[in-house]
Amino acid sequence: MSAAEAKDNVLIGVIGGSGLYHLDNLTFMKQVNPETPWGHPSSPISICALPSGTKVAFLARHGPGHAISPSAIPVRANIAALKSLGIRAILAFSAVGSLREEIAPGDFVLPSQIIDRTKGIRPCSFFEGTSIVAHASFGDPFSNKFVEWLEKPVREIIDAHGNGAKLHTGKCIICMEGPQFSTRAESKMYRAWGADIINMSVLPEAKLAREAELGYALIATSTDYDSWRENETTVTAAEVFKVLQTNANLSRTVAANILDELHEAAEEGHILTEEVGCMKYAIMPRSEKQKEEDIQKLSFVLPEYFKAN
Ligand SMILES: CSC[C@H]1O[C@H](OP(=O)(O)O)[C@H](O)[C@@H]1O
Ligand SMILES: Nc1ncnc2[nH]cnc12
Repeated sequence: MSAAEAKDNVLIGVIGGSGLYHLDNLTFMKQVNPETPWGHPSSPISICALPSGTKVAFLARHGPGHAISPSAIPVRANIAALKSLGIRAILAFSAVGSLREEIAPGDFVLPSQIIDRTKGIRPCSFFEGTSIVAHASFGDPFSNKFVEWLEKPVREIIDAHGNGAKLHTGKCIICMEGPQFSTRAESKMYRAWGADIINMSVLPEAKLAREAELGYALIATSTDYDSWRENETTVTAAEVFKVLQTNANLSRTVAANILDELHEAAEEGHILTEEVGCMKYAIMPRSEKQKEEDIQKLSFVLPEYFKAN
């Protein structure tokens, strides 16, 4: 593949969360809005070029104008649409509440574990409703090598541009069902469970990225102390909004400085060794009970294993 052809590859998809509706330092090239078997993504996906010419895809999780609540995000369509563009890894950003004193509003976190409080409520598998059964491994819900790779460049940017913001690693994020924030009792219970930060959107995003064999890492940006602190007010949207813009600006600086190198690392493949091929033995052996229409549907997201006729 020539260098020019390589630059045509869009290998990294960025998902922007609350406050992060575009990236900086990019030349807009085009918008695409693929129709997937699970519908259209939250927003048209922007394909943009970095100053080097490397292309990235950007998707606003809550749609244009932040019109989609966390419980209603068409996550299967988002992940399937990104995969259909040839993306290999997703770098997701999310505004989170802090469940620990040492994670202050304005700090950034690279979590390594997740607790699911959305289970059974949101569609969380491409296989749901089909005649095909699969059990993806999810013990390590983020791509370990990708997260490890991120730590150095993200820390350097935050140290240089973060006005005292810190980067925390190896933390556990709990994903709750909104749209209301947690009660004080819930917030304290999540701390007792070992959760360090909280949001409403890392799931089913991380589960579906895994099923699609895509690398997935989250840069969590802390906006508030949720509702666990005695004698302090509980989290309000107004409090979140106060910090959102500063965090979004720093997120854009991080993205602008790491995306070229991240593209290269994805191209070399060494940060994605765990994901590629992970579904091969997760799908239950084929039987005549598997319906052609389901094979067709799954071929959109896993063409490696399902061949549409
Ligand atoms: C605006 S506060 C709650 C909202 O913020 C986070 O969104 P995102 O993860 O997309 O940045 C959180 O998950 C909730 O959806
Ligand atoms: N306290 C909180 N709970 C859930 N999601 C959040 N996003 C930002 N702050 C949050």
